[in-house]
Amino acid sequence: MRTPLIAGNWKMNGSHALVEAFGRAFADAALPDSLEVVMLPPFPYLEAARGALANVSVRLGAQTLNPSHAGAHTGEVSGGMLKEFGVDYVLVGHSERRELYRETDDDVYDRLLAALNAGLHPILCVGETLEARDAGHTNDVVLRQIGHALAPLEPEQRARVTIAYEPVWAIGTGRTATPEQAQEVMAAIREYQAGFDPGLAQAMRLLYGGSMNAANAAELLAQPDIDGGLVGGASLKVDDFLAICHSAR
Ligand SMILES: O=C(CO)COP(=O)(O)O
Repeated sequence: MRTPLIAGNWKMNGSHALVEAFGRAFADAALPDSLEVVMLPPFPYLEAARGALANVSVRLGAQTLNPSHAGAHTGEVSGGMLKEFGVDYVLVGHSERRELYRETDDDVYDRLLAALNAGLHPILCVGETLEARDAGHTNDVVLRQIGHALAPLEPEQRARVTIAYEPVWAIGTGRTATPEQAQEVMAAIREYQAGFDPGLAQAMRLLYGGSMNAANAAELLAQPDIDGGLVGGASLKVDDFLAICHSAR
């Protein structure tokens, strides 16, 4: 069976105090072994997070990486640096990167490959805009994004990718996809994967993201094809994030 995964994407938020608060809370929380938890703070807090999480089974993630190995890329961070630091997971293709920083499907693929080559576990984010949903193009958009990123990969590489379905209209809006809406897209993603590799389709973890919170997590996570959550706003609140983690048992 697939191990549930709850990932907290802090985006450009947080502080040392918040890292410390999470460190204390996780130490007391007795998270079940059957659950994987990942914390993705901004780069400057990774060091503090590594210390605060040293004795708990929470893994570290980063929010982006540069596709190049090294070189003259002022302000950027490579996958190899993240790996050397002790990061396990990295987001690629988040809709905010696609929209605000103009990352195209090709850029997303380059980052995905760089993450895999560095030995990281990429979380590939996909999702449709409200316009696309209203026009009935949700699955087309999502499956195109996934196909563009995954089709060129070797099976062994594909097996290390987690997919996060994050409808753009649900991110930071308080408007969550209903469990049925999310499940419908997740099932389509798994079916699409099964067309390439049925075994991998069953093993691949699919996360939901978009206004997941302590109140709606259990119902979303109860859907058969939702294996976890990529949590934004609620991952900045210790009690809420822990409640979401406990919903994933
Ligand atoms: O973008 C998200 C996680 O990557 C979701 O953000 P919110 O949970 O704040 O809607």
